[in-house]
Amino acid sequence: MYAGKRVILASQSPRRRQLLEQAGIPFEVMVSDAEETFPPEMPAAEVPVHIARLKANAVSASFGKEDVVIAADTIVLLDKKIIGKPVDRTDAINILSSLSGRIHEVITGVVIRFNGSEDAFSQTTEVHFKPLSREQIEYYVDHYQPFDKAGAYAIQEWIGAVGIDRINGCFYNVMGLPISQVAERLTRL
Ligand SMILES: Cc1cn([C@H]2C[C@H](O)[C@@H](COP(=O)(O)OP(=O)(O)OP(=O)(O)O)O2)c(=O)[nH]c1=O
Repeated sequence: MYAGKRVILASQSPRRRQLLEQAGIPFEVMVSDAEETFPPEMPAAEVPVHIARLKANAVSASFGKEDVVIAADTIVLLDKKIIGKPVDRTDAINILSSLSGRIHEVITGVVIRFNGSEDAFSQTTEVHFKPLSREQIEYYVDHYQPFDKAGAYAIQEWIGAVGIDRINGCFYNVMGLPISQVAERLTRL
């Protein structure tokens, strides 16, 4: 269905690879070394697309206009504050303690480049965390090492099964790629 165009995923995220595979989209990977920075005055909702664009920029020079480049970035937003990846165990425990019993947003920004033009969009999913005990939080951090995950958790792991009441929005968006939107936009190219 997607045959004919060369698709490049500018991401080292195993989750993003898994989701493109699940959607049956053939692709190659080129990891981008973009520095994930943004202007301090930028509204949080615009940050994921901004960073996804930096990731796309970092690989675009290696490919032709007729190739499709996909880049994405995921952030967790609590009380309008961006929560990134934890720097260490203590940080991960503190982040999960702050998410416990609360609702937060996960925003994934996506940039798709093809034929000299760009399709950029973001999706938001609301995630409802149950109150977690200190023991549960430490168990999760020590067994799952969520240091490469925005917000120090992965919804597709143990914590998602026992600690998340419900979500409002796309599950895969929380995992790092709103895959049905991506697939739809690819078919439109
Ligand atoms: C919130 C959440 C994040 N994540 C992951 C998705 C992303 O891989 C990561 C967010 O970090 P990103 O900076 O978006 O992506 P990355 O560094 O893993 O990969 P790259 O920059 O090369 O594209 O957190 C989950 O797997 N499950 C979740 O529930």
